[in-house]
Amino acid sequence: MNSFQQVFDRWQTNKETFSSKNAWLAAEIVLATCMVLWLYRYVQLFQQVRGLYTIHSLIEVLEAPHRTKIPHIPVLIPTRKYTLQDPWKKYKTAKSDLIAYTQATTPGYAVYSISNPQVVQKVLADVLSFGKPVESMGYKQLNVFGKQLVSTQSGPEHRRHRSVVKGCFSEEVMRTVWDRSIESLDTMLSTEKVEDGGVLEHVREAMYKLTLLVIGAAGFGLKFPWSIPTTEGGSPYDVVTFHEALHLVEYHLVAELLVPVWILENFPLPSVRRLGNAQRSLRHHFKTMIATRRDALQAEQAGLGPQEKIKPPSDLLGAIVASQMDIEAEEKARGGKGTSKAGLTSEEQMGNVWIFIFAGHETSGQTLTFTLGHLAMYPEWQEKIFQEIEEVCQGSHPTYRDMNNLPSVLACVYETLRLRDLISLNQKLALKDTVLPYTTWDDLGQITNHTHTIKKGSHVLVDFAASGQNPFFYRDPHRWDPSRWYGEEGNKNRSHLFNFSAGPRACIGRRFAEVEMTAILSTLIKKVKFEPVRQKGETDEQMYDRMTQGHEVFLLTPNSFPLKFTKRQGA
Ligand code: HEM
Repeated sequence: MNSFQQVFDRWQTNKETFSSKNAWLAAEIVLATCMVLWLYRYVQLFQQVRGLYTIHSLIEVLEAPHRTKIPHIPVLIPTRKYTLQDPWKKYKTAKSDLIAYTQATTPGYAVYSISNPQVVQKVLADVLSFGKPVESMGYKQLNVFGKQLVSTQSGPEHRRHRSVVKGCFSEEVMRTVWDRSIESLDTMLSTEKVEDGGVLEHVREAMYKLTLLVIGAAGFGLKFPWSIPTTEGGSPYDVVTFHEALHLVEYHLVAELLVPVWILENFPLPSVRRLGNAQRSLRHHFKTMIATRRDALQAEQAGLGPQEKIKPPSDLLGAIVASQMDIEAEEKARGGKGTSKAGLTSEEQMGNVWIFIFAGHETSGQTLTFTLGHLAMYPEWQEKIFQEIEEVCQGSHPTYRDMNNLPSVLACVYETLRLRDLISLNQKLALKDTVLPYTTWDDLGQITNHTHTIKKGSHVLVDFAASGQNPFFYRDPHRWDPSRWYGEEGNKNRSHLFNFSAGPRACIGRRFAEVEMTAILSTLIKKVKFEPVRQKGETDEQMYDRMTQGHEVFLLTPNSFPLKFTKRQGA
């Protein structure tokens, strides 16, 4: 019996050793296969970008929303080579307007960036060849409240979302945008007590609030207060007010978008728990807004005859909610069968409410701040705008009807966007193999034209910022000079103005932003002159940088600075 037991035990030990050896062997084979596959794909990637100036990196840098936090590790992660502070620098080094990037962590596809305005135009127009990499982190993170227009794929999905809101940008609505912008500016001047002159301390924060007031009033029928009260404490069960929740989510956007809400809500630090609370609260507020608007629309419909339909709402919230009601009515008429291809789901409604509030004020708030910073450093342009207003409005305040006769305001805005593009890079996905033209040049500036085949699945970064500073298209490109937006030169430059993107995926809010910014800047300049407030011991150059530079957060964000206002005579 004993000897039988011994034989059995030895067999058992051998079996275990044998099976654990086998497990190791299997793991080694899997690992080796993965390595070979990775190497094979990586070599293929190198072949794809052959002939182009290429920047190699161990990990994804250029497309990462947190790129400014990634450390520079020479050779392995050359973060500094990607800097957006001087967007043209890398193309200047490459002597090429097309650059390739390989990333060891994503050997499956090559990344390219383009900075030739003519090629940019071609890529933006061709949605059959270039879609959106909607699965990338950059776009996915915007879906924090649900899928929305910006992150839809080009084609039927994009058209479905866009058709819901396209009626909200009519001329009639633009007149409202102008009026709400003036009212909001007046609120800012009186609450900050600078209408008769004085110092507006935090211009960037003031511009964010101002543009939030405008999109809130013009798009959502919301009246935000200028002073945002804060509720103390960090209980995850408190519902903070709408504007406070929005304020918190926006000011901590990267954390809100990258860290799941349940982690935020259960984090040991109360300040972090508060961010989770804000996101949950915002969701609650969006739901309430949608439900309240729906009740109002349903009540309106109930007051009409059976064959009558309510007028399509022209505000964004109304349009988003009504689209869902139309679908339900359509499905009811069909006996509740089938799913409609139009309208938005409940999640998509929330996603779109969020994106229109977010994209509808961050972008113009930042652009206004950058423009005010530049105008403070170039008082002659404030004077030019003022003289234009005096000539056109004959001493009165500008109105929406005057907008087309005040070209200097938008010239200053376009020039600021050209040098300080907040979006900077626009990601595209090659949907098929496509040939891209590009140019290289030698030390004497002699240009040679080439083409390169971009393989299906590659990412193409449309470098709006570098394209706006391409010296082959813009004279003295680093100089802030709004005069380049007049006459023939202006027409040519306007055809290459990509800061609002172009083609079918162009910014739907461009006119909204232009009307809002013209109303605010022209009315402000009619009332006051403004100048920078010099810090102790600061040189002219340091002050210029402080007033006009920004840093990259999620978007290129301007520095915050104070402005000294002096009331104009008779204003
Ligand atoms: C200075 C102000 C603005 C700038 C520079 C700007 C820029 C842009 C850019 C570059 C895009 C393309 C993004 C992409 O393809 O991923 C875009 C799209 C978009 N923008 Fe704006 N924008 C501004 C103001 C606004 C405003 C005021 C609104 C809303 C009222 C808005 C709403 C949107 C939406 C919804 C899209 C997605 C459009 C689509 O894909 O069909 N934007 N914007």
